[in-house]
Amino acid sequence: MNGLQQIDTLIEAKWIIPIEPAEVVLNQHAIAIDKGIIQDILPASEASLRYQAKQTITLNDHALIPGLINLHTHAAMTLMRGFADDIPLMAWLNQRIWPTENQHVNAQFVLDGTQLACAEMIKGGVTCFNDMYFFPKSCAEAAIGSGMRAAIGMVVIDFPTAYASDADDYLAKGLDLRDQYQHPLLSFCFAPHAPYTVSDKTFRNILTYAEQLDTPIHTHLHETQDEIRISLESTGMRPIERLQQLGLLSPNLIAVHMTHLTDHEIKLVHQYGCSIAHCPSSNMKLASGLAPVAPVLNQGINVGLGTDGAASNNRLDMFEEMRLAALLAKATSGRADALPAHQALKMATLNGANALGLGEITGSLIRGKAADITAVDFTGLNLAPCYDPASHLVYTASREQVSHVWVNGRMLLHEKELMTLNPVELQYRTAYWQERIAATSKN
Ligand SMILES: CSC[C@H]1O[C@@H](n2cnc3c(O)ncnc32)[C@H](O)[C@@H]1O
Ligand SMILES: [Zn+2]
Repeated sequence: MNGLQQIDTLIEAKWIIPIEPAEVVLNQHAIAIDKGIIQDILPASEASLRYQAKQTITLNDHALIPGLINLHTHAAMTLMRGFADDIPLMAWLNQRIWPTENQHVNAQFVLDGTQLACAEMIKGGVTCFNDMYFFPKSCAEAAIGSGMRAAIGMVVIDFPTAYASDADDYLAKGLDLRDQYQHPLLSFCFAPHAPYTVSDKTFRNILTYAEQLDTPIHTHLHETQDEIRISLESTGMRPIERLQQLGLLSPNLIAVHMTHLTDHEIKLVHQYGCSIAHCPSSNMKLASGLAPVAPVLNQGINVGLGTDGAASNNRLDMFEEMRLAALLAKATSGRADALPAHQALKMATLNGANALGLGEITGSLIRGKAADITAVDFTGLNLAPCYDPASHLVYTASREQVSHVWVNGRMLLHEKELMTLNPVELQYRTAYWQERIAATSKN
C-alpha cells in the first residue's frame, strides 16, 4: 500500500469549466472519477500525489466541460434529415412529415434513427437528451446501447398512429414503459405533443399522473403565430393561457419554443417556475418566430437549449445552438452583453439538467455528480490564440473539436472515435430507410 487512494480514472486537462461555481475556469486541473462519480477536482500537480488511477488521460490542449444536454429533440427524425426543407411548421407537419411518419415509422425505424442520432450527439459532445417520439421503447433501447443518458418521452397525441390508438392507449403504453425500465441512465417525461393536437381532457389526465409521479411534462408551446391564432379561434385563449387554466403551468413544465410571448406571459412563466427549451435553429429554419430570450433570462426563468429534430434543424449540434442562442439574444435585444458565453454554456448544461429534474446528478462538474464530461481539443489554428476558453467554446469552436465524451464515467468517445456504436452499421441501416422513404416520396 502506498497511501494513495485507488480510483478508476483521472482526467488532467489544460482547462476545466465546471459551471458550478459560476464563471470559473480552472487551469491545469484534474478530475478524479470512481464508480462513475466525480470524487475530486484538484490541481493536476497534486492529483498523482493523492490518487492512483487505473487509467490516466492527459489532455494538454483541451477544455473539459459538463456533457451537453439537448433539452428537446425527436431523435429518430435523423432518418428524415433534409427530407422536408423550406416550408413552415404547419405545412411541414401536415403535408410532409405526418404522412411520411404514418407510412414508415415503426419500432425498428425509431431504433435505427435514434442510434444514428446518438452517434451524432456523442460526437458533438452531448451526453443527455430529452426525447419526444413514437415507439419510445426503441428510443430507450438505443440510448442504453449507446451509453447516453436520456429522458424518454411518454408521448401523447390525440390521433391514432401505428404506435397507439388513442390518448388513453398512448398514456398506458408510456406508463408501462416507465414501470419496465429502472435504468440508472434513463428518466421519463410526459410528452403531450402540442396544444393544437392534445385535448383539454387529455392534458388533465396527464397532469393527474404527472402530479402523482412528480414527473416533468415536456410539450411544444407557442411555436408559431399560427398556433396562437388557431388557439384563439377555437378556445378564445392563447395557448399558454389555456394551459394555465388547465393547471399545467408548474416547475415540472418544460415548454419548448416559446416564441411570440407577451411581457405578461413572460411574468407568468416565471411566476409558475416553468422551464423553457429554446431551439434557435429550428425556430429560424421553420420561420416560426424568435423566442424573447433576453427578457426571459432577465426575468430569471430557467432556459435550456434544444436542437429539435433533424428534420427541422437539420443538425443535432449543441455548439451551433449555443452560438445561435447567444447571437440571437444580442440581435433581438440590441444589447451586446445579452447572453454572454458563460451563460450560454450554463444553458446547454446545468439549466437543461435542472429542467429535467436531474440537477443533482448531472449538468456541472462538482464532487458527487456523475462523471458526464465532454473534452474539446483547442489545438486547431481556428482556436488560436485563446484568451478565454469559455468564449471559444461558444463563439469559435464547433462540434468537430470534441475529442472525448464520458457518461457516468464510461468513455463513449475516444479521440473522436465512437466506442459504443458502429458507424458502418449505422450507414447501412440509414441507407435502408432512405431508400424506402425516397421510394414513397412525391419529390
Ligand atoms: C408525437 S411524437 C412527436 C411529433 O412531433 C413532431 N414534430 C417534430 N418537430 C416538431 C416541431 O418543431 N413542432 C411540432 N411538432 C414537431 C414529429 O414529427 C412527431 O409527429
Ligand atoms: Zn419538437
